[in-house]
Amino acid sequence: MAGVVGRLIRCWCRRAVAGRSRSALPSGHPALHPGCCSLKVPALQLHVSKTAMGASQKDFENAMNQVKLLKEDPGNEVKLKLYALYKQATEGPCNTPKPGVFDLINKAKWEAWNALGSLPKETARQNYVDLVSGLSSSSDSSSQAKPEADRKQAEYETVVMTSEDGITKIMLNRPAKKNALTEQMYQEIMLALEAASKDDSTITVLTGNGDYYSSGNDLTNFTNIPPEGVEAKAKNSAILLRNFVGSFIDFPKPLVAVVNGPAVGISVTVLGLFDLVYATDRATFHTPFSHLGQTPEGCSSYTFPKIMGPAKAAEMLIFGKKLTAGEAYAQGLVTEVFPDSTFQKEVWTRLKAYSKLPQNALRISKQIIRSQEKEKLHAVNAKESSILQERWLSSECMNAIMNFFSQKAKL
Ligand SMILES: CCCC/C=C/CC(=O)SCCNC(=O)CCNC(=O)[C@H](O)C(C)(C)COP(=O)(O)OP(=O)(O)OC[C@H]1O[C@@H](n2cnc3c(N)ncnc32)[C@H](O)[C@@H]1OP(=O)(O)O
Repeated sequence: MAGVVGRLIRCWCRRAVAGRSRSALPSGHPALHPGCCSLKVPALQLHVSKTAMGASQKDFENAMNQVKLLKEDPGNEVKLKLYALYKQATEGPCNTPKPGVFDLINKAKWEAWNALGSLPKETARQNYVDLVSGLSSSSDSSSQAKPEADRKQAEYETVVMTSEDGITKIMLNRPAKKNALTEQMYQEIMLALEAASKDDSTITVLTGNGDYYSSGNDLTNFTNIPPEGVEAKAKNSAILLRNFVGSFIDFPKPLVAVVNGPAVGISVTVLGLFDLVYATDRATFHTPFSHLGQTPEGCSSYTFPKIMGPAKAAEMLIFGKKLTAGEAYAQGLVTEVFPDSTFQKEVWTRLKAYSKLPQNALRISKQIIRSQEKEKLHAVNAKESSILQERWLSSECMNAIMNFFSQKAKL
């Protein structure tokens, strides 16, 4: 049936463009040129609120023009999504009777629009702009060489970002250094998250290459002191930390951690900002802040007591107790633990199924949950970052870092 509908949608698009069935398209709806996905967008009299939350009318119109420039047909599912978001943004919730069972193409269109429910016009407009932006960027990148089945979305040095099956995967790629996070890596992860938030994927995954998920902050970050001195270094690091954690707080799509091995420090604390945490039974979870003369970050001073209760949170964050995967699961930090032998296969089968769920429903559900305490999380992040700025100047912290490099002390 899907194949039939797919062929009909292609046919609808061609007929619509040829103008033979303008009636198949509501007035003002963009149409598709045959053979490619350029949309012929008639002059639109959009009466869209000027007080746009998110995308403005201009953004919306630009997005429609952008669709005309796409080099590849985005596929029927995406075209139906574009149609539905266009209708929701311009007319609001679906307001027409459901077409008859044999009127397949209009029924598919009606269902796509109706699935958006009471999504506000402004949100539909924003989602339309985001979807087109993702299509445009992947259309541009797809005009370059396609290296392999996975579409590499951008070239980074410390992470590998790929997108396939509705999933954008960001993989930490410094296995020789246990995926310790350098300043460049923080920046590249933020860039990758920004790109993932705008592409056409449904969910985003963060994982590690090699035997470690991540050993947390790269302690060499504290050794390259700029000419302005240690105070400036501490200040810049606090800004970097606040921006890095902020990108997890604000990430709009379902975010999944695939913890492929031991995790240390900030790679553990930001897990409280993910929507799912799947771990191999080889993983451990260690936040040795006091050992390092430091203090909690990643909003963990707020999220961990919420997740696991104040006593268990204190044992991790204050006293540095390392958890096994089973203990992290029992304390609510990990969603599910898998045997290492079947971890990747089980997790990716599960995630591919999740990525087929209605994209807007997933995204809106995530945003409803996160919106309850986004302001609180940003306030906690700011507080934790400013306290760490002071801690990094302390002798306790400097001694701990020197001990690590003098190989006196490993965690
Ligand atoms: C600006 C934002 C700041 C945000 C602040 C966040 C706070 C934190 O994240 S605190 C946590 C910091 N992390 C650590 O303290 C871990 C330090 N590493 C270790 O204790 C051990 O390496 C570890 C137990 C993780 C693994 O031990 P081994 O299995 O024995 O491996 P190696 O120690 O031989 O590691 C291989 C190689 O990688 C280097 N390495 C590992 N982790 C780090 C790290 N965090 N920073 C810098 N370098 C790291 C290690 O030195 C080895 O290097 P080579 O000797 O050159 O091979």
